[in-house]
Amino acid sequence: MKAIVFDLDGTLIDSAPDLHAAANRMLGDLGRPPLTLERVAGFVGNGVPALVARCLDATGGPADDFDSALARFRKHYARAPAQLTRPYAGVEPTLERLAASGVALGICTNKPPEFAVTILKELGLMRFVGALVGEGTVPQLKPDPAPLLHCLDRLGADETSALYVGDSEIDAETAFRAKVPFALFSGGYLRESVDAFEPVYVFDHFDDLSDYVLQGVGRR
Ligand SMILES: O=C(O)COP(=O)(O)O
Ligand SMILES: [Mg+2]
Repeated sequence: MKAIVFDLDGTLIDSAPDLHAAANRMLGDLGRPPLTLERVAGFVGNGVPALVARCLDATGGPADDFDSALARFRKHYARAPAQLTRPYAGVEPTLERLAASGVALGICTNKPPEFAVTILKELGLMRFVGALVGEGTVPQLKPDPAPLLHCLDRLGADETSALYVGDSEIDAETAFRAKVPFALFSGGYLRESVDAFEPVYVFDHFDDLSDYVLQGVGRR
């Protein structure tokens, strides 16, 4: 395998606590009630505008001025994107092991790249990343296959020599449409079954992923 591309939120990092904090600050600014962490975690994956729209829908309906609500969220999140956010167990040694084996590593997320890069640097993970595609890198967001295909292109790989690793039905659909094999991390923010997209591998700890990729353990 030449390249592995990872989703970010809910896959490499448990970012919901900082997203939750920023969401509740935005809701507070608008005089709305706060939401629970679980609720906000369930809104992650389709990008920041979708997250903000879902938070508004859950607290009384659309805002009079959506753009200003979105700007408030972005401002609050930019102040503390990695305060409570942590990599999932085993992520760093797994990336280390895969990189040392010569596998090119990339990130394909619906998160804005500036947030993604800040967080990855703060958590010491940016050194593994050969290409990062986020909101605005290409015009489309996942589940359109274009961001993933662009990321593979930048890593010098294609759909025949890569794996996409994600936590949600959005990632599974993205991989399916790009014709890239998909591995599901089941410890993230999954909302719906991904069985229809036929993941080639399902894992709940990152140590298992490197065994699968490098030694074929668990390969069907
Ligand atoms: O919804 C987001 O902002 C990003 O989520 P993702 O990293 O899982 O693509
Ligand atoms: Mg995700």
